[in-house]
Amino acid sequence: MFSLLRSSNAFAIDLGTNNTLVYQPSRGIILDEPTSISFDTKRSSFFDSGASSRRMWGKNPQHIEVMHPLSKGAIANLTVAKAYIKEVIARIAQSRFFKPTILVSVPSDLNSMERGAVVEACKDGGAREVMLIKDPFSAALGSMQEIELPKGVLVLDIGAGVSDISLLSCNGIVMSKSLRVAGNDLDEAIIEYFKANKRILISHNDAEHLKKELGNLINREEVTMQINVKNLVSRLPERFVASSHDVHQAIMPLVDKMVSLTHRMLSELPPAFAQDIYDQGILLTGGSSMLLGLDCYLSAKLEIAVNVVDNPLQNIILGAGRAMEDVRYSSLLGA
Ligand SMILES: Nc1ncnc2c1ncn2[C@@H]1O[C@H](COP(=O)(O)OP(=O)(O)OP(=O)(O)O)[C@@H](O)[C@H]1O
Repeated sequence: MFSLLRSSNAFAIDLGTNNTLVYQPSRGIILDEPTSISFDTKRSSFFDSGASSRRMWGKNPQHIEVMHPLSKGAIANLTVAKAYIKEVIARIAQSRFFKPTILVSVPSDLNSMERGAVVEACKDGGAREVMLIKDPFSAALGSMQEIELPKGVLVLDIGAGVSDISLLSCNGIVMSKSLRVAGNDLDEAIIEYFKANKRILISHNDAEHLKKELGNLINREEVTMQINVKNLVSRLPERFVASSHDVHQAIMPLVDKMVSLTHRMLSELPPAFAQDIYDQGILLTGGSSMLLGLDCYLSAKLEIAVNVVDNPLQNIILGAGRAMEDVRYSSLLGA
C-alpha cells in the first residue's frame, strides 16, 4: 500500500470542516479552498465549489443551494461529500482517466462508520485507493516533530469543527481526548450573544470576522467595529458598532471548555511523559489557534508552555505529505 503513495498519481488531502487542502509530493500544496459545494436545484446539477461557492453562502438565490459536506470533522451528507470529492479530483486531474491514490487526514475521534464514509466518498468520487492518517500525526509531522522516538509530543489541534488533544510517542497515540466544539462554534456563540443581548441578527461571515478582528484573550483594551445587521425589533437593517467586550463575553464559555479539555488531558498524563511535556510544552495548531492570545491564555491557566506552530492552517496537510514521503511513517497509514 505504502508504495502506491510514492507514485506520481498520489496525493494527500486534509478534508476539514471548513477548509480542504491537497498536497502532491514534489509540488507541495496544489489546492487550498473552503469545503463548500453548491447545486442548481432547478436543473438538478452541480453549480460551483470551493471559494466561489462559499462566498455565495447566505447570499445565494433561491435556485442555488450552498452545502457543506462536513460538520464537526465528519461527513454530514455522503451524497454531497461524494460530489465534492469528485470536484476536488477533477481540479487536480492530470488526464480524463485520472484515478489517484489518496491519503486523507481525518480527526482521531472518527468512529469506524465515519471513517468508512470518508473512504466511500473518496472512492465514489474517483479515487483508486484510499488510505487514512489521523490528524494528530499529521499535525506533529507538519511541525517536524520526531514522533517515532520514545518521547511524548502533546498536540492540541483546534480547527473549525473539532478540538483534539493527543499524546504521541513511538509512532502511536498514547491517549487522546476531543471535543466537537471549535472555531465554528465560537462564530455561532457570537451570533447567539448578539441575538440575546442586543436584539440584532448578524451573518456567519460577520461573526467570523468579529472573532478574528476583535477576539483577543489577553489584551482587554476596548476595540470596536461597525457591521451591518438586522434589528430583530424593527425587523429593519441597520449599522451597529460591535465591541471587543461583547465578542469576549460571547466566546469565553467555549474557550474555557477548550481549557478544561486540555486540563483533563494534563491531569491524566502517564507520569513517564511528565518530563517530556513540561520540557517542551503543548504544540498548538489548527486555524483557531490564531485566535489572538489563545496560546497565552492556555499557558497562564495551565501553567505550561504553549507553542503555536508556524503555519496553523497548512500544518496538517504538510504533515500528511511528509507521512507519504517518509518510510519511517508508513505504519501511520491505514484504511
Ligand atoms: N485569525 C483567526 N482567529 C481566530 N480564528 C481563526 C483565525 N483564522 C482562522 N480561524 C478559524 O479557524 C477555523 C478553520 O481552521 P482549520 O482550517 O484548521 O479547520 P478545518 O480543518 O476546516 O476544521 P476541522 O479540522 O475542525 O475539521 C475557522 O473556524 C476559522 O474561523
